[in-house]
Parts: sequence; C-alpha cells; structure tokens
Amino acid sequence: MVQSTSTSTCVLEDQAYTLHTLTLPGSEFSEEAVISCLLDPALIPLLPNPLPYAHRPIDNPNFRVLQTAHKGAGLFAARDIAAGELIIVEHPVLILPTGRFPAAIYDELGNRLPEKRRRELLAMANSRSKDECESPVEGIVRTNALMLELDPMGKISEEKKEIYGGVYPTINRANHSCGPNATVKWDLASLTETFYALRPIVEGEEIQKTYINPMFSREKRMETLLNNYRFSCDCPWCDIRSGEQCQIDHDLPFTADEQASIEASDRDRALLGTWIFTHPGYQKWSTDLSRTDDVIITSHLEALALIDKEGMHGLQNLFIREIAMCYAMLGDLDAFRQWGERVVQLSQIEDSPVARKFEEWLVDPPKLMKKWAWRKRQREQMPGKRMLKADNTAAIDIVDFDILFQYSE
Ligand SMILES: C[S@@+](CC[C@H](N)C(=O)[O-])C[C@H]1O[C@@H](n2cnc3c(N)ncnc32)[C@H](O)[C@@H]1O
Repeated sequence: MVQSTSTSTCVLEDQAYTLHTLTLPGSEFSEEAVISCLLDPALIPLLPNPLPYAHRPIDNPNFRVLQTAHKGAGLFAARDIAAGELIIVEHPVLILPTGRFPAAIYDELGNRLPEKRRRELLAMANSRSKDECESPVEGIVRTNALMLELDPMGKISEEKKEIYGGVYPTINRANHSCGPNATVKWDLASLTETFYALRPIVEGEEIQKTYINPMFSREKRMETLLNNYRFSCDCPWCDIRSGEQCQIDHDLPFTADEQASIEASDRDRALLGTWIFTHPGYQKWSTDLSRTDDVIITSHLEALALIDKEGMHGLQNLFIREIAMCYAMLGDLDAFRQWGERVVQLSQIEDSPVARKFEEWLVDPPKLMKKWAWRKRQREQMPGKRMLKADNTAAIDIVDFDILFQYSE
C-alpha cells in the first residue's frame, strides 16, 4: 500500500512546497486516516517512517459537541473529568505552514482528502469572509489551526524554519478561554494531537483551551483574539462585568474597581510568566543549606494560588513537581505522597516519563529515592548551622509554553 505520496506544486518567495498526502494504515481497531499536507520537501524525510497506524477512536467519550448561544459549536463534558485526564486523541486532516498561499493550493489540499474527511473539514468554523480568504479551506485553517512541530531536532536551519499548523475536526470545536480547563499536546511519532484536562471539569461544563498566550494583558489578549479569530472574549477574566452590561458590547468606561481588577490580573499573569526566572527554584535549594527549608514550598504555593486565581493551570506542573521534591528532601512522607500523587495524575499525558518516575518512587519513597530526607539528615548532623541568606535566586527550568497556543498569522 502506498502510504505517502507527493506532487511537487508551488514556489512561494523562493521556497518550493510539496503537496503530500499521508495515508495512515488502519488496524484491527481503526480505519485508515488521511492527512493532506503542504510541506517544505526537506521535512518529508523527517516524518515518521513507516507511518504509524491510524489512532484507535476512544470508546465512550467523556465529551459532547453541542451548539452554544453565541460561540458556534463547543465541547462539553459528558461526565466529570479529572485533572490530567485524556479527552481525545486525533490526527489532523491538514498540515501546512502559516504563510499565505494561492486559493487553489488550499482547495487542492481539501480535495485530496477522502470525501468523508473533506466534508468534516468543510463543516468546521470559518471566521473569514470570502473577501479575506477566497478559499473556504484557507478560512477554516486561519480559524482553527494549532501549531505543531515537524522538526523537533532542528534539522532545518533557523532561517528556513517555518511554523506549521494542523487542523482537527473535533479538537478544534473547543472554544477559547483565557483560563482554559484543557490543553493539547502534539506527538510527531504518532502524528496525533492529544487533548486533555488541566483541572477537574464537571459534567456539563464547557471544555475550553486557550488560543493565545495567556500571559498577555487583557487588552492584548482581546486585540489578538479579535484580529485572529474575530471574536470578543467573554471569559471571566476579560468580561469582568459578566451578568451585567459588558464593556465589550457597550464600550462603557470601567469603574475604578473594575480597572483595578483588570490591572491586578494583568500584573499577576505577567508575574506568573516570569516567575521561574525571578523566584527561588528547587535545583539550587536542594544543595544549599543556607536557604530556609520552606522557601521553595512557600514561594511555589504563592504561584499556585495565582495560577488558580487566573485559571492558568497550564503552568502548574513544574510548581507541583518541585513542591513534591522539596517534601522528599525534607523526608515528609505524608506530604510527599499527597503532592507526588498529584504529579502522577497531572503528568500522565503532559510528561509521561515524570509520571512513571513518581509512580515508581511512591511505592516506597524512603527506600527508592536517593536523596530522600537529605536535608533533614544534614540539619540533624549540623544542628547549629544557621541559615544565612534569604533565597532570591531564580530557578533555571524553562517552561515551553508554545504547545498552549494556536498559530496566528
Ligand atoms: C476553533 S473555532 C472553535 C469552534 C467553533 N465554535 C465551531 O463552531 O466550530 C474558533 C471560532 O469559534 C468562536 N469562538 C471560540 N471561542 C470563543 C469565545 N470564547 N467567544 C466567542 N466566540 C468564540 C469564534 O468564532 C472563533 O473564530
């Protein structure tokens, strides 16, 4: 069976692009899946080879697609969903760069799909008028595409590297919130996007992701959403007058209290965005006894309180993991179990090796963790040692926020 076919097509600003169709074979559990791609030819050898089997559909899904009052369709929890729980795994129907191409190229990308997939694509939301995007496929791409990585090892030089997006008939039904309860993770090896919960979602609640960097100020978030997706955000962090007359529709000036609340939210979001560079981190603390025993835990609990307030749960894992590690170094078994179990639950999709490591440790932490109670033992051996410095050194871990965002023009 031919799984991968190319037809050389267009050159845009000196760059050649290839229309390339991927047919992922079906298995005992799945039908074959076709992905219609527009690619820099240099990316083709970087695709998984052989292609993976098409993903098995999820039995008894925990979500439904329903119509909303003013946002088009949306995804809603069909039952309670736990933090970290899988919602859906899906192959894109299209993969293409963010740049603009002639309408005929978009149409051709759509036409290369089997009829059922093409109809699914054409039924998706399109926020662009015919004047803006002559091809409806382009309008659908601009409204829906999620960034994905085809060259994780950086084989293509930085100057030539482009941003690619994927379009997903189901995941893309998720509407936007600046305090999302779910997020996505791309996996090149299986050519899938996984959509999963960031915090508990109750039955009937809308399942939403963020389309933009949630660290932006309210003004910038609203401007970006209007420019790229053509809507005014009415999430609780933007429409601070929910239930009353709202600024978005009526352009009334904010009261002093409303203005203060917007400024506090902007400040807290910006602070969370730089927290790991400006606040103490586990790595240095773990070997430095001059720092107080609770400095990381206290600081990280502060960050988690802000994360809860702003609904930025996409940032929580690093803090939760480091708090668990602090309790391990302090030899506090109950607290390590409590935080470690949260790590396992929240990391199963986001970072499965971390989830597995914690699962292993949780069987018998004092026996299995090399540094178990290291700080406690050091203190016992040096009871007189004073803690000299307040800790103001930043962590060096870098959070990759990119997976949170949709791509924009
Ligand atoms: C990726 S689609 C989301 C699914 C879409 N509602 C549908 O019917 O398929 C993006 C479009 O949904 C709408 N949308 C998404 N989030 C919204 C929100 N928070 N408020 C209003 N409209 C929203 C906008 O029209 C936006 O261009």
